[in-house]
Amino acid sequence: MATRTRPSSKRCAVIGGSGFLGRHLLERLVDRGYTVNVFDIRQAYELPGVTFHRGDLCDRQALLVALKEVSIVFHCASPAPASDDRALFQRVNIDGTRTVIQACHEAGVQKLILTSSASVVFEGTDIKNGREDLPYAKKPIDYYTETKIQQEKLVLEACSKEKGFLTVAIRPHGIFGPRDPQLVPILIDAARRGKMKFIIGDGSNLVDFTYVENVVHGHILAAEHLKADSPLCGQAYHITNDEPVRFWDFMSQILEGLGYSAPRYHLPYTLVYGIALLLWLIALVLRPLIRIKPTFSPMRVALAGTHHYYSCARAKKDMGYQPLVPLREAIVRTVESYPHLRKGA
Ligand SMILES: NC(=O)C1=CN([C@@H]2O[C@H](COP(=O)(O)OP(=O)(O)OC[C@H]3O[C@@H](n4cnc5c(N)ncnc54)[C@H](O)[C@@H]3O)[C@@H](O)[C@H]2O)C=CC1
Ligand SMILES: CC(C)CCC[C@@H](C)[C@H]1CC[C@H]2C3=C(CC[C@]12C)[C@@]1(C)CCC(=O)C[C@@H]1CC3
Repeated sequence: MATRTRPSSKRCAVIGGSGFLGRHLLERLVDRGYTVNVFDIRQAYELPGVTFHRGDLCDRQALLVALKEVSIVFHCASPAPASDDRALFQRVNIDGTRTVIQACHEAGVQKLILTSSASVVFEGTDIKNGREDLPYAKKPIDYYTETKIQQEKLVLEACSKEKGFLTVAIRPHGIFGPRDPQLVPILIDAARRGKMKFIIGDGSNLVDFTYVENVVHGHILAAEHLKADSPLCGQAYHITNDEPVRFWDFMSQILEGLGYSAPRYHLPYTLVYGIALLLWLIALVLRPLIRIKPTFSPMRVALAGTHHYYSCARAKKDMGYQPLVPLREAIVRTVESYPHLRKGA
């Protein structure tokens, strides 16, 4: 059991701090005068003023060391959605989150801010200006989403004013920006392999893509507004750029910004989804023999061919959230940050 010294309200821990969002978050926290402990299974960099603790969040003892004298914990660790590994998602996102909550109790942590996902309500069909009161997806589109739902429920149910342990969940959508290992690299990889010639559907579907600095801003506001008498306790909040954009326009701007051609030819959504589902089933059957990862998974096709954008009115009202970086500027900064992915580089 960790010794319970009174934690400083400016001492926090970022679980998953070696990752894309986690690192941006802790850089901002350091700027704002917080003392930060990072807890992650890997150490990706070094930063003055930041103490690294390498460990698996399923290991309570290892966590307790990193949470000593910490008052705020940001939990933004998860296996990558593309790993599609059910057992891993269950172990890290569900069992591991239980362990995080338990360790927070033992260490005397006062606030837990979870990075959830707006996808917890997404079932592969249109969502337009979705609010936080939409029901959780009954048929989540993949294991990642299935376990993010359970994870969010665990964290929000753990909120207890009586115990002095307050929790809140931030639901970002389509995070992008410098150092993102997913969106831009996967898109450019597909383009380099000649797979970005087609638009799935008529191309009019609107989607939220959220610049990482805005997501960070939402997390810090949530931590600073989370108090026993605030409406944030035990609630979920969408954090977006508040500028829904056509999915294919956004992809085209990134592609053209990096010197690639934008997709031009249209394919019917149901046809592409059907093929993606078939390939996914084949990959599942062949998994014991060979591991195949189709670029167009059913999840990606659903995300690319439907409307899914969310209202962040609740975050504006309860914590004064406003995106700091507009979409146009965010795309410019992102494109400039990937010189190595430029065509011909
Ligand atoms: N990238 C996106 O578009 C979105 C991400 N999210 C959520 O945001 C959070 C952060 O995502 P990203 O920064 O994009 O992912 P990332 O993959 O860059 O970072 C995740 C970090 O978690 C760490 N991690 C994984 N398993 C761990 C374990 N067992 N113990 C300790 N650390 C572990 C990884 O090493 C990695 O550094 C995740 O919870 C994700 O579900 C939510 C909505 C959208
Ligand atoms: C090959 C192309 C059709 C698509 C390339 C871009 C995609 C890799 C991304 C487009 C929307 C993104 C997205 C996520 C990951 C990357 C994309 C699929 C998430 C699944 C990440 C985790 C979440 O919580 C939800 C995100 C929704 C959007």
